[in-house]
Amino acid sequence: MPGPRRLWRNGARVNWASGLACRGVDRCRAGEEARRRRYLAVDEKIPVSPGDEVDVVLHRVTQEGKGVGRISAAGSLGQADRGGFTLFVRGGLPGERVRARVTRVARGYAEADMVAVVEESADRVRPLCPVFGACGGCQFQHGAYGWQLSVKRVRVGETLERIGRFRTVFEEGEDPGVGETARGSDGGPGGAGKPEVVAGEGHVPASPGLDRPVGPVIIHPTVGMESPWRYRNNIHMAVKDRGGRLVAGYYSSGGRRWVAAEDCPIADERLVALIQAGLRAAERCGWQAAEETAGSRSQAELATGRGRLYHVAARVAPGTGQTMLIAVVDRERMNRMGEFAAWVRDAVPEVTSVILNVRRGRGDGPVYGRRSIALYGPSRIVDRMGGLWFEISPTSFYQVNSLQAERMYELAMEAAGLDGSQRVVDAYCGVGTLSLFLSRGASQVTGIEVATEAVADARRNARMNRIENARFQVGAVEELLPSLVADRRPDVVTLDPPRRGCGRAALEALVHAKVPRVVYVSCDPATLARDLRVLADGGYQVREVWPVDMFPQTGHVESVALLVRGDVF
Ligand SMILES: C[S@@+](CC[C@H](N)C(=O)[O-])C[C@H]1O[C@@H](n2cnc3c(N)ncnc32)[C@H](O)[C@@H]1O
Repeated sequence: MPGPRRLWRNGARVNWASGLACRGVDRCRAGEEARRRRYLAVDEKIPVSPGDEVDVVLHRVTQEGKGVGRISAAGSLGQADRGGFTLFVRGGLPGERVRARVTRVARGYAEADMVAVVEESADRVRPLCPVFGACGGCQFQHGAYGWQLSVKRVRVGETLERIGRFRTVFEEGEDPGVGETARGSDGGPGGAGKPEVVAGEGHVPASPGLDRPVGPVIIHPTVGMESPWRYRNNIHMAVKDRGGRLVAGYYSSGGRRWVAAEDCPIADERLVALIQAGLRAAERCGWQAAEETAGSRSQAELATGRGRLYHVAARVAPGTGQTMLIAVVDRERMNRMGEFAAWVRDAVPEVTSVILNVRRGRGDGPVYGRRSIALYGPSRIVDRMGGLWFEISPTSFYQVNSLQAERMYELAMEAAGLDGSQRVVDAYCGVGTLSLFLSRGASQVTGIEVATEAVADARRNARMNRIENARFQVGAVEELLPSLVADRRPDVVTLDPPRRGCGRAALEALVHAKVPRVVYVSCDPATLARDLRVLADGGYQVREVWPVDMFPQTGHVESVALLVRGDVF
């Protein structure tokens, strides 16, 4: 994005908004401040400035875990949802009255840090993690688990209403148009009977020109976990050098700050032990933290060939107990790399494989490089889920919460209504996990996936499970699906796209072919709402949505949606 325009005239900087030359830094700052004030004051009178302390009652929470309240003038409380200036308070919960210090003022809203909770919500709990709030991984550890489930259900319903213009109901037979307050009281164990609406789907605009709401769509209770901790089967942490020791950590939300973390209470304990073993082994090998030395290494250092470590990552296959440690490094030949694997095994004898993953820049992802070398053990570990075997390579996509993934796949299978006779297309199939679940109830499954390596994994997984009625095609869904459904219409199509949702061509292909049943698995309620509305306008009835809590303690929510056509028999 281009930055603000700065012009110079006669040696003085020009305030581009007013067109006046500012002589001297102070005058220029004053000009900028005036411009900022004018800009901010277009819609609202700004009642606060950075540094102000205000009391505010919170009535919503964002996906990022910020409580949302309204203030009408500095220090005074605004009426919830009735005008006023919006204040986002980090760590605040709906229903709480808090004292907050304003940190930033922007157009139409301000952000604030919590100073004190004046009146505490019954849903507030003590976070388990010592770096909660600083680390960007979790957003909801300060809310009871029942409350988290309730918030996620409400978020899915509200987003379908706001972006897709659907009419939603929370139970079968419930009156359409049930109010916000009733929704807030839904929430299972922690529900406190107040509005708890989650804002923050701004990346997807409301569907244009849709005055006619469609529905009702049933929003089921969020499918939660019995024990919502230690569920992650894979973590990766960035490595830094701290006083001669290698330390692993996560980044804050937005990635601006790195936060050291010795434990991660949402990760399987085996992963935490492996990460620590990897760090100690790397220290003994003389490896350096990549970010500490980037761009500043002498020729002598380069000649030592000791190598640099970017990340340590670990994976576990909960169904078999197999584990993998991955060291993400800057070269294929690291100093003492055979000993690295041996030292990891000394510390964690049950480790199944130790992998070197090499980052070189070109073609690399944000964490992993393209090349992986097994230093010890096999290059893939094997998991067992839902009675099926799956191979997991160091970098392949595999749902991070195995227990919930299995429940979600079972839900999708049920929604697909399979009786052994149907032909199914599984679009965005990844390594074929859902495809192989579906194959047990279908006559044939065709998976479509754009990543060549994932399709190779999917084919291998099918062979390993002796599944012969699943085949896989490499390519973009928007390109392959139209001809696939036009040539011979399948009975069911499942969609499991990335966050950005489905390509328009894929949705239009379903509409044109009148595929009788569609099951949409989504990790983003906003793009789900947008895509469901396209399908609803094309003749589909969006019947039910099941939110699934794949990521407890965070603001994320997955959903499974069932769509059917009334005009196809
Ligand atoms: C959310 S993952 C779903 C994976 C799989 N269903 C599972 O549960 O393991 C989305 C998958 O879609 C793939 N993908 C992204 N864009 C695609 C496109 N345009 N066409 C086909 N596949 C795509 C990604 O590579 C990724 O494997």
